[in-house]
Amino acid sequence: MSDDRDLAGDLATAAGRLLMDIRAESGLRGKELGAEGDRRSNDLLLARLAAERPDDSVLSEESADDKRRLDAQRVWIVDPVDGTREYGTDDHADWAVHVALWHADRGLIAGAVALPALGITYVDDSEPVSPVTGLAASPRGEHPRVVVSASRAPDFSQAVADAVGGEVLPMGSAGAKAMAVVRGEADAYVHAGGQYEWDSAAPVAVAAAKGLWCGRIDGSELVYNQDDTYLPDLIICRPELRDAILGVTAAS
Ligand SMILES: Nc1ncnc2c1ncn2[C@@H]1O[C@H](COP(=O)(O)O)[C@@H](OP(=O)(O)O)[C@H]1O
Ligand SMILES: [Mg+2]
Repeated sequence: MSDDRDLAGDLATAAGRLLMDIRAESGLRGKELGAEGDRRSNDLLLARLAAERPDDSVLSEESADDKRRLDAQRVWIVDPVDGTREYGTDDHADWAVHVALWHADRGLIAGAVALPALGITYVDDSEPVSPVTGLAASPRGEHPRVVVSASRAPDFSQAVADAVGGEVLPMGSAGAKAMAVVRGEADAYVHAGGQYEWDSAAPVAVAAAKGLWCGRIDGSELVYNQDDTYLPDLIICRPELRDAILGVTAAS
């Protein structure tokens, strides 16, 4: 039986390849492509989890919520396509597949984020990330970059950037933004106003393992496998930026 982290990585990569094939071959675009990709990626993830981890529960954006997960010891939290809007749009690489594993006593214990259009899958180990061509136009300069949603940026985005002496960079997908911080292309990801557990679980598992600070905008911990899966805000940042960012977000 493979290690949970290896399985998370394999599943995210396999779903990502499927999504690339669907995007290349289906002729679909926009919402139709998003819906097809969501459905088929979800089917792949559920089938493989059922085969390889039959005793575990699953929480997926694209499946009915089976509340037996609330009594489970182990819950896979998956987002078959994160950044669905960008997946449906040509020339966008800022979309992802998220696979995380939550444990009742230990919280997030494994996670993988695939960025299929870049051909990379990040997993929650402490190995340094090699510099590869990423999502932002140029590497980090002297000014920290704060990545935010391209469609629903928080009101405090510019205030956060000002607090760290940096600039705002819009990008799609929670996973893609979090991995931009992991790669060092950006320095912080801030979000508020709405999101669900599957949007952040795998990105946070990976980012935390790479030494980044992850938490809510009031400074509290991100808590997963709750009855209500709405988890509307988060910060993922280099640890030295945490206090300056919280100084803005906690007051908002
Ligand atoms: N205000 C909001 N309410 C609910 N979900 C939100 C949201 N803002 C962002 N999200 C979700 O968070 C993910 C990343 O968003 P963004 O690309 O805007 O940063 C997307 O997931 P999905 O693509 O899986 O739906 C998006 O739907
Ligand atoms: Mg999502």
